[in-house]
Amino acid sequence: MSSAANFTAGPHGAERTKDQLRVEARARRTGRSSKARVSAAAGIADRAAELLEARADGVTCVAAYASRPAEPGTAPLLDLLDQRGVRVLLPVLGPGLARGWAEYADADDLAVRAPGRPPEPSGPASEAEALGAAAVVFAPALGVDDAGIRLGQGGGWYDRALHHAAPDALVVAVVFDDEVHDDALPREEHDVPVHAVLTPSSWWLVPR
Ligand SMILES: Nc1nc2c(c(=O)[nH]1)N(C=O)[C@@H](CNc1ccc(C(=O)N[C@@H](CCC(=O)O)C(=O)O)cc1)CN2
Ligand SMILES: Nc1ncnc2c1ncn2[C@@H]1O[C@H](COP(=O)(O)OP(=O)(O)OP(=O)(O)O)[C@@H](O)[C@H]1O
Repeated sequence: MSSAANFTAGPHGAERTKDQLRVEARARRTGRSSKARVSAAAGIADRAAELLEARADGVTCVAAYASRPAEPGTAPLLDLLDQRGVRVLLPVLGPGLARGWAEYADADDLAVRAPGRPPEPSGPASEAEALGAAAVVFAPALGVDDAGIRLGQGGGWYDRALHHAAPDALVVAVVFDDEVHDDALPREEHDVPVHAVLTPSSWWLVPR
């Protein structure tokens, strides 16, 4: 039975199920070797380049994330975008985890600015609305299903942030290959489905 088939218990039931899935995903991530992480990061950049080439309009601004060690690595992707002159917005957490964005400058500029937070650029942060400039939004996820439902870290940060994406932006969940779920993930009212999925070996549009 799929994990969503018995999802009738309302938000509390859904939270529990999502939490179990997060625990499993984090355990798989922790067990991945550094060699596998490096290779996955290279695949992410290569697949992203394919995705960007498939966009009819030239992409001049994207949003991405500065990966933590166990996440699908974005260092080669950020490098590639930078080399192509693409403006890259990265999440910056303001007070109370407020959603802001700052421009990627280079790898050396990224640093963990506060314990427990992802690396961030040093430059000035814009407000949540700045996301509207991005034609493609590469969103971190712990899992994604066939319908584009994304399992995030559980803070609701991206679900809230994505309300400010441009209506025609392509929102892409970035996951490892073993995080694509055949069974439906638990879905809640606030979950914003993604339009595409990117893994180290492949990328595809979610059928609508
Ligand atoms: N690389 C990356 N960046 C990302 C995300 C992500 O999943 N990956 N996010 C996806 O949503 C957002 C950040 N989400 C966060 C949500 C909560 C806390 C948080 O509660 N931090 C605590 C310390 C926690 C600890 O010590 O373990 C704090 O700041 O007090 C941090 C980041 C935006 N940037
Ligand atoms: N648009 C929203 N407005 C208010 N609360 C929200 C919104 N989106 C999510 N939340 C709250 O955030 C919490 C976490 O949501 P959820 O479990 O879907 O996070 P997630 O998608 O895994 O995390 P993230 O979006 O940070 O990657 C939930 O308790 C939910 O109530």
